[in-house]
Amino acid sequence: MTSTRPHALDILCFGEPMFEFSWIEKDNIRPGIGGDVSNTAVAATRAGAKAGMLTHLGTDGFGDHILQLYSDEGIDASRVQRSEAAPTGLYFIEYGPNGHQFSYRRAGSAASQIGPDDLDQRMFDGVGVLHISGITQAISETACAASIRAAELARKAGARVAFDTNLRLNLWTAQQAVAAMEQILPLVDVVFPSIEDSEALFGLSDPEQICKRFLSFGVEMVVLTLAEKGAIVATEHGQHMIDAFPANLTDATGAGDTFDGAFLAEFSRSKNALDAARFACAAASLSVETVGAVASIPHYDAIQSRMQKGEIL
Ligand SMILES: Nc1ncnc2c1ncn2[C@@H]1O[C@H](COP(=O)(O)OP(=O)(O)O)[C@@H](O)[C@H]1O
Ligand SMILES: O=C(O)C(=O)C[C@H](O)[C@H](O)COP(=O)(O)O
Repeated sequence: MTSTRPHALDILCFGEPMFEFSWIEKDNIRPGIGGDVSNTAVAATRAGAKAGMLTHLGTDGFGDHILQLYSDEGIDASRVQRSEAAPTGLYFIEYGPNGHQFSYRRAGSAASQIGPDDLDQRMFDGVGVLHISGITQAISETACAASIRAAELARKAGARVAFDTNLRLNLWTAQQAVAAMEQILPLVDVVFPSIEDSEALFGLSDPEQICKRFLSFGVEMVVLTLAEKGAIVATEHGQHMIDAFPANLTDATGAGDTFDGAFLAEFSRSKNALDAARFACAAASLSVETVGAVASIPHYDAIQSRMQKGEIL
């Protein structure tokens, strides 16, 4: 007998969405919505998967706009709670010669107050992949403990666990991040590090060494992103390079989040990691061509079109 699950999801993203203010130029600050795993939920949905968010938001207007985004995008928000006691997190993006810089107003936010007791086994019923990040761990000690609990409950429910290292040195130190990662990686199936994060975390810049280091934690698959060079998929059986698609670089905010969402969407469908990485490189190449995190996340048809043409549209 088969059972119908109430909220069957390909991908459940756990972390903090934030309301975004983007400094475009004087007198032009553009509102938006960001937060790494929230961007990943949008990317996975636009890439054709059924995705959901697990988080807490304040009862403020910022939280209303985030929920409106989830409703507009078709993202499952049945695991999003509103908190009377704490606000929704905010952040400000400025663009300079070295790319984008983030300033946060998120200490004490509703999402950062999530702890292990806020999670229960039923939240993971029918979930294919739980996606968490280093930012989910960094926002507070309780959220860090909740990340471990979420990974344990997800595995118990038969889900896979994905993790993006997303190191943010304005939230914690590299040493703190390594200590927290060492706890979660043994529960992780797919890890998404970047070259930049790997250098800061482990002092490693050689892709082969980085992949080996992450595999040594017992992770089944490493998907290392290499910015304009593409990505490497590594398992204990070997490493495969996937080239980036050429792109007109405008703003790389959210490229990694888009990559993760597109990868997980395609991997959920095809179960083929190399196809998923190629699809994700196509999606991420589109995302770097437009300013903003969410506005730049492409839909399935645009990703397919870039894959077929392999060129700038
Ligand atoms: N200039 C670029 N041209 C084409 N694709 C890019 C470019 N920059 C990033 N990408 C794509 O985005 C992915 C993630 O970028 P990366 O900078 O490695 O991650 P993060 O945003 O997490 O730092 C890369 O694997 C690549 O597919
Ligand atoms: O820093 C945080 O806490 C955020 O979540 C803000 C951003 O929305 C993502 O970080 C963008 O991530 P990238 O894909 O690495 O550009």
